[in-house]
Amino acid sequence: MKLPEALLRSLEGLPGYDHDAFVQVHESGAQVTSIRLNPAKSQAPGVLFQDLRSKISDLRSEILDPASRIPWSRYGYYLPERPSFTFDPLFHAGAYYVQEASSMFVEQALAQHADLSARLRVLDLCAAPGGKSTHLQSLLAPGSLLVSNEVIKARAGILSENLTKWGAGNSIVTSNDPAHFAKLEGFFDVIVVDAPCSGSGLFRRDPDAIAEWSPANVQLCQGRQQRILADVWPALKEGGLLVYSTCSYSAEEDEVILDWLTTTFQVVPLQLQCPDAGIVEVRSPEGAWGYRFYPDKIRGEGFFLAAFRKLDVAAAPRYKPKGADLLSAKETAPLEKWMDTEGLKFVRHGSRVLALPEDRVSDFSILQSALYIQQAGTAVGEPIRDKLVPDHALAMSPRVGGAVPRVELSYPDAIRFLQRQDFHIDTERGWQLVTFAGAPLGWINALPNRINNYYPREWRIRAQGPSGGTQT
Ligand SMILES: C[S@@+](CC[C@H](N)C(=O)[O-])C[C@H]1O[C@@H](n2cnc3c(N)ncnc32)[C@H](O)[C@@H]1O
Repeated sequence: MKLPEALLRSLEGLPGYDHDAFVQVHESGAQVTSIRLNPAKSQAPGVLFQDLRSKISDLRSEILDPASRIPWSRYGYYLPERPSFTFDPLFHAGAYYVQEASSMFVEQALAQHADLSARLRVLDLCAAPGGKSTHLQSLLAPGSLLVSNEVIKARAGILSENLTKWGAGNSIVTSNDPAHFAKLEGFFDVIVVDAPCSGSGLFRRDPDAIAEWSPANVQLCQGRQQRILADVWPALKEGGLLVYSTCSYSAEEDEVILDWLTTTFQVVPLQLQCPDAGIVEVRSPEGAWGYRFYPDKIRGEGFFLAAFRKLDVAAAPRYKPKGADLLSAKETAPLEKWMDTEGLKFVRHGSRVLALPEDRVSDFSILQSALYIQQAGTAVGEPIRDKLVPDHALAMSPRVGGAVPRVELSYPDAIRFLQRQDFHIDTERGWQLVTFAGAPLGWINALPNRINNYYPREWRIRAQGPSGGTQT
């Protein structure tokens, strides 16, 4: 692997940069694999991985070793090697997310500087594919709202998919330009900007990206980062928390941005306690704190993060809520056999019914007036006369009803289900939730002579397993 000379030269003298160790760790080709568990779906890692271990040989018992925990995340674990996630049904069930370890440091900014026991409104502005969003969702108190935004429409789909699998019923996915958030003055308690960047932090994992790096692109990214921050700034409330991060080593996208923020807006830079001595704390010339991750110093890839408290007084809100089309109590009653409806309100959105936390319906109305909403709450399904065609999101929700009929699948049948193939099992007729190791995978409708597979076509496993889809 040949790192760009101009990059190496530009890093000389930066805090924590050690040229030889940095080059060596890139040349070694060593890879780090890590996952983050979904606390809504796996109460304890032991439960999840005991099940996994008995069913799949890929994930080894070392997972429960304390040394496999990521020091800066409650739910993060290193894996001894990279298993075939595609052929693990629990991956598709949203029991865990495969995520680069360093980026889980976002948890420390929230744990140390936001009140996670309060019901917060949080915006993840640059959210696809959803690593930070699924993480934030696990950290927030019930009743909080997470808005996950991705401006590039083609990438918003994978974001929705990952949040649906995560069972995130308090999240709204939008696909808007950062400037569209300006109308929502003072709306959010926390804004996370995981900015598009020149990406040098991921070179070890993705050497092909090296060819796209150039000093000119670093400059271009810097301009874009400033624009994004300036555009979204009004939407943060006074006293709110801004978290800024990149996967670039370049000071132009890191410390220089912190100084620009510090001199452009009224902010208090926030210091973080670091749970690992390998994380490098930096202080920018204007006094902002930043945290650098180098792969030769910690087990993870290159990453940079900083946090600020906003002091500017937010202007008066300019939004006008659009009324939501709520279901009546009579229309809601039949849904009780499908899900735990406590504390939820049901809204018609096109042909589907969405479940939203009741205190968040007015937020939904406000957001609808300002933004393009791609997905909101939990899609329950499509009511057809007095029946419901359940949505896949309902199967993925931790609120799916305990009395809904369930059928546990063998490993080969679980893979066939996820490939959207036909399979045969003896079961009662009607809608059934199919599970693997107890975790719901989706819906089947058992008819007298066949089983209809309702796994979403666009999410199906396309690859054949190492033994024709029947890996055991
Ligand atoms: C570093 S990635 C985000 C990764 C994501 N936060 C995660 O943890 O999975 C940056 C994202 O910003 C989006 N993006 C690109 N240009 C943008 C712009 N001008 N404004 C806002 N977001 C942009 C990219 O499409 C990309 O999804």
